[in-house]
Amino acid sequence: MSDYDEDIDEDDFLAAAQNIEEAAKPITPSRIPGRSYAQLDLFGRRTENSQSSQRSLCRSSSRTFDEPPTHHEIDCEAARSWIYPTNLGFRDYQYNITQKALFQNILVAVPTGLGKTFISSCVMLNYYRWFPKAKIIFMAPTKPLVAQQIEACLRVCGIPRSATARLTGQQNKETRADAYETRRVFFATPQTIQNDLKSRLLDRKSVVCLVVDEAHRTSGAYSYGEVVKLIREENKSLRILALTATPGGDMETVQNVVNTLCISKIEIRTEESMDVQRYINRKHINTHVLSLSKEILEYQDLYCKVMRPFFEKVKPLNLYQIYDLSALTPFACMQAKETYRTSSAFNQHAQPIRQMYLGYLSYLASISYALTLLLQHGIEPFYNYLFAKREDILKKGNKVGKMDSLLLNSPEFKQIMSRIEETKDLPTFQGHPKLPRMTGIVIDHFVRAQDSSTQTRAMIFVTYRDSADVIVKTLNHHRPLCNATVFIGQAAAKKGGGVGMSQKEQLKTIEMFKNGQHNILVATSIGEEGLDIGDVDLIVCYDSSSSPIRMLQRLGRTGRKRDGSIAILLVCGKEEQSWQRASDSYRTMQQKIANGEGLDLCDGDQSPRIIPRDTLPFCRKETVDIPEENLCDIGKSPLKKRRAVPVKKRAKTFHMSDDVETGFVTAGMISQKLTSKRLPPEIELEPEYPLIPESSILGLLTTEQELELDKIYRSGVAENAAMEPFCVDDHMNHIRLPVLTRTANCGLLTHRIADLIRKIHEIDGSITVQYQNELSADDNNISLPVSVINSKANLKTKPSVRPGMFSTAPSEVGKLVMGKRRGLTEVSTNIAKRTLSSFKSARALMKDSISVSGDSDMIEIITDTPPDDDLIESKSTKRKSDEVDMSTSDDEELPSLSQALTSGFSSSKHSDGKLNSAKKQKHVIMNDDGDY
Ligand SMILES: Nc1ncnc2c1ncn2[C@@H]1O[C@H](COP(=O)(O)OP(=O)(O)OP(=O)(O)O)[C@@H](O)[C@H]1O
Repeated sequence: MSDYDEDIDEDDFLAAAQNIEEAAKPITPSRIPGRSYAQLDLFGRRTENSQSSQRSLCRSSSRTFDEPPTHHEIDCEAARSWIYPTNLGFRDYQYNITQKALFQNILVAVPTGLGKTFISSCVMLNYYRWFPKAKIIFMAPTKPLVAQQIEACLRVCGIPRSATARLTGQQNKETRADAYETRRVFFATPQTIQNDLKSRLLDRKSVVCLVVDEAHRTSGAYSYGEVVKLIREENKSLRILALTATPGGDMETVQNVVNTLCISKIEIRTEESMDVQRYINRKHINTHVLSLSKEILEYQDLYCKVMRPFFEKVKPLNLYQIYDLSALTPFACMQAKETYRTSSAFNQHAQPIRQMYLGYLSYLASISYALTLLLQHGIEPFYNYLFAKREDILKKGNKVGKMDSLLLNSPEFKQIMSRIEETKDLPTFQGHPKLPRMTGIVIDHFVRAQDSSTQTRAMIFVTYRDSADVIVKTLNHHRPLCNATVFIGQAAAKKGGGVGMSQKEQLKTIEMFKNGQHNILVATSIGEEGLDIGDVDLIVCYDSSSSPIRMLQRLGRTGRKRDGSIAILLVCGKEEQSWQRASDSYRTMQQKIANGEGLDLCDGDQSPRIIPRDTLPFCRKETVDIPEENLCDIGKSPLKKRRAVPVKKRAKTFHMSDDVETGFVTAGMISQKLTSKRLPPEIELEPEYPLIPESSILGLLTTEQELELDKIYRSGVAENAAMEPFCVDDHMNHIRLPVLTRTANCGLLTHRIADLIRKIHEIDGSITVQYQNELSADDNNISLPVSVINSKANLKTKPSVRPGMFSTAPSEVGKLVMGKRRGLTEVSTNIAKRTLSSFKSARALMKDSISVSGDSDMIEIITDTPPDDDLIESKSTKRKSDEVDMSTSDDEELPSLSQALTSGFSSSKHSDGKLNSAKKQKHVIMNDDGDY
């Protein structure tokens, strides 16, 4: 019985909202996007296993981060959606992880072979669409892996090959510079990218997305961390997607990965996670614990005698790390050296004594390596190493040092060398019991495959190149059943084992292995990570590593398309314990990470959303067209080789981070800024409301329902909803009440009117007679200025006053002498006539209702006469029609339903607008100047 986990975060909600198709389908546990699963027992309680087997960790504080807009150009049309290619087939966990990886920096920790490359392709495809000018970089730790991943990505997503480039350090700078100018998606090792960022061949600000494959490598000074640091120095709009099957061997390492790659969320799945179980192929692991042969034990004893004189020299130091000579390792010797350096004895010893002890400890470390080879890999690698050492010493001639001569002159050393030289070519010679066991396992595998006519491959992992050669030689004795080849790194071997393979040789070897020309690949660590070869059905771990990461990566090379077998060869004792430690450590680590124990994830400013918050791309699950060019072989769209030309001195460019302000700044502005910096204003962050996508996206409403919702939203009335009748009486009673409407500050015109009213009161008959003669017949039917009329109308003193023009007879108007205060002795006849006639009318109209207080700057207007019923009616009619008009005009201004929805229902201005205008009508009297 299963149920869903309750802790759904915002991203999960958004993701769920985006998935229209999914919402329409019947709900089954396997297809709820964004949710995690919980195993319930028969009583409905969560089982312990389910809580920890799959968790999506989200403890970043990105929600409160006030993110500045990105400097990358966004294609808004493309950003309305994100594409999920269904070419390979739909998988829930890939979908869930991808949609989260689009908006924050995620560390994806998913077991090997579950399609992390697909997740990265998907993220790259959408960033490629959304940001048409920005660059995307995919980094993998080895060149063969880079070559593999570019092909895998191009065959999954529709990014055209011509827009991508595989970059290597071997290409000259001009070729790479050309690629950075003409292409947008780059696949490379981190070292190449680091160099180009440092030399500014690659513009740091142009990168928008960075994929870090095999992210567990991010430690110390490894280039992954350096690349992120270099880009983030100048560019904070960077999406990072980190992928690994094994995030780290301990919590400290995982925390380091999180910090370095600015991870704000970890998506982890273990083999037990419910949503990945059905895609995991079974791996049958067989451990073969072997005892050492009598011959090897004899050589071990002899060699301990060789090492004894060196050990006796450092014995007085009492270093426990090198106590047991038969199990001495180089690592133990180096540890012993460190212990001595930090001991009190070191400080007490004179410089020559110190040098002597340190010298002997180093020499022991060097010769003890041969013992490790003997015990774990056999007599032949042991001999090869000692032979190379002897040759080196002999080359020195007379300058052979004390320790070198001690080794060469050791009788046991001489005995070992001569004995091996006598026996190693005999047909009965057996270098190590692992060799015949490994041969048996491999032959058995191919014979069975032959019987069932299955095409199959095998990979053998070994730590040392010396052993790789021996294994290949041994297996190739069984041609044509076994056709083995080595696969090693490029670096020249330090300790024997010949030179490394060139990149070309590596790629050729992988190609030959894929197409069946070789059916066995004997690989060192270079083959451990990421190689995706479907037909590998057998893995043999010839030796074990105490690193759980390396072991898990090795095992992950099988079981990718079908079930696989794994054989682990261990020598009883030390090696056996080391394997046990590795597997225990892996299990507890995965458990701890899944539980989120003690991990601090990065904040929102380190993991920005980049795409604006109000952009909510919805998912388009579709089969993407893969361009023809993508399906051609590697190297069909190579970079054009550019001749190395002396680099011209470029125009000076300034490389600045996003938050740098440019332009001229005055000293005053700087000091202002400093003060404001000293006292940072308390910014009240707006609470972030969940953004609600278009209702259609939710997929909850039909088209009709959506239209009705829109109508209700605009009109406030539902078609079939019961409506309360509008109560007119209450409203009328309310407006009949005599109230002090407003004390208003007066404008200039009002002052003039007040002045004139006062003067009109002072006019008597003699003044009229005095100016009678000055009037002419043309002055008949003069108009009053509208403003005067409007002022009366606005004062609402008498209902009979209506806005418009009216005239008066010139006979009533005389010459008017204006107040001396303004410095005027006479005004023109026209103005005098207009003013006089208007104020005669005005006086008649207003004398009952307006009291003018002399020189005061304020005029108190009191409506002390309740309006008569006619007025009420006309007012209410006007008001109603106003409301209707208003709603009609407001209608146009209303945001659409989707706009309102996406702006978080923030605009309550519709109802407020009505309220405000009603208030204005009722209480506010506007004077002629427009003042309130
Ligand atoms: N949705 C899918 N449907 C079918 N096959 C898929 C799907 N996704 C990935 N695959 C296949 O699974 C195989 C493994 O994928 P991939 O190499 O990406 O795994 P990985 O998780 O990166 O492994 P590793 O950790 O080893 O690097 C590939 O062959 C790929 O084609």
